Amino acid sequence: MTLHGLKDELTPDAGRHLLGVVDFTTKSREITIDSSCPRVSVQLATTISDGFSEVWTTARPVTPGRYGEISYAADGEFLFCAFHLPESHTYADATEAAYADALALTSSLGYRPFRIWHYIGSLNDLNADGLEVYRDFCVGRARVLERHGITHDMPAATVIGAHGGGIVCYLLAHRSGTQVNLENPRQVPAYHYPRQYGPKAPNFARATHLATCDGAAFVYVSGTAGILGHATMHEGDVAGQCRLALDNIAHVIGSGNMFAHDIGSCEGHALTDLSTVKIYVRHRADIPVVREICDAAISGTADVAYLNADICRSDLLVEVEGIVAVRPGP
Ligand SMILES: C=C(O[C@@H]1C=C(C(=O)O)C=C[C@H]1O)C(=O)O
Repeated sequence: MTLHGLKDELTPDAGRHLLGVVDFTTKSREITIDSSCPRVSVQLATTISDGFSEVWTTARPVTPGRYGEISYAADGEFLFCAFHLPESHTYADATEAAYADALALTSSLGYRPFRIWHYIGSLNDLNADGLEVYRDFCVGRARVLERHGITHDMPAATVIGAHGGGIVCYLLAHRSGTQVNLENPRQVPAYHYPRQYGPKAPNFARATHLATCDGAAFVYVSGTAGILGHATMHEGDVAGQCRLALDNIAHVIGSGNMFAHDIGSCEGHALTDLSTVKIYVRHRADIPVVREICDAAISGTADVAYLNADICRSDLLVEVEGIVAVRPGP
């Protein structure tokens, strides 16, 4: 995956094929699907020049398709799929239905999800029933997962506020890789969060390690914030939360955690190994301080994007996600 400046037409490098494109833009658009792959837009840029595209490519030819409201493309080993739910007074029912379709699509084609992103308008506002929109979304997600008997061992995920309404969700799935979902011993697994954070706990892992059939390996790190146990730390202190979020990631990808999860080589990684990073900052004015801390911790050659966005708890000021390319693929 790479981050590019926004362009109408994207041409993959020689020998590569587009699997999915996500534009971070100033306007939300419906998902399009042309002869190559789905193109998704997330309203999260403040100016056109802030915008960028997250581009997923593969070495194999890709076949695009539609399944109900879901757009997808697959290459026989990897699948990218996406859906958009329109702005609504409540989201639990629509989330449940769309997630059920996404799970039906992936399992009927023989793929297993390993990384999921959700961008949700008015994330911290109350819905028509007085429930926070994020918690409302979690209810819908939990219902469908419970029906499928999935109460833990979900892949890495991100839920972040979008500037426009509705929900945009996209995910990646694989067919024959070896997937290990990782927790962080310093944090309560999200699916065990107590009820004070909402009627249904969120369901995601802190990271997912994927070793692919062609010898590549990646760690996909979930959106990570300044949380220890289940509690938000450093309230009101964006620098403290940012340092803790980075520290949490360092623990998740470090050798101790790889060993604890019995990952083949037990090879550990450091923050400087992150090759692609998205950093979400609640208050635009805090971006410079967050940038200073992250620039000092992350490699200067990493692709890094800063986005001004709401985060799933109103006391969280910053969140960081990223990818470690342990062994980049062919
Ligand atoms: C920041 C946290 O959670 C956020 C919410 C997620 C979800 O609900 O899927 C996933 C990662 C983060 O974007 C956290 O609870 O640590």
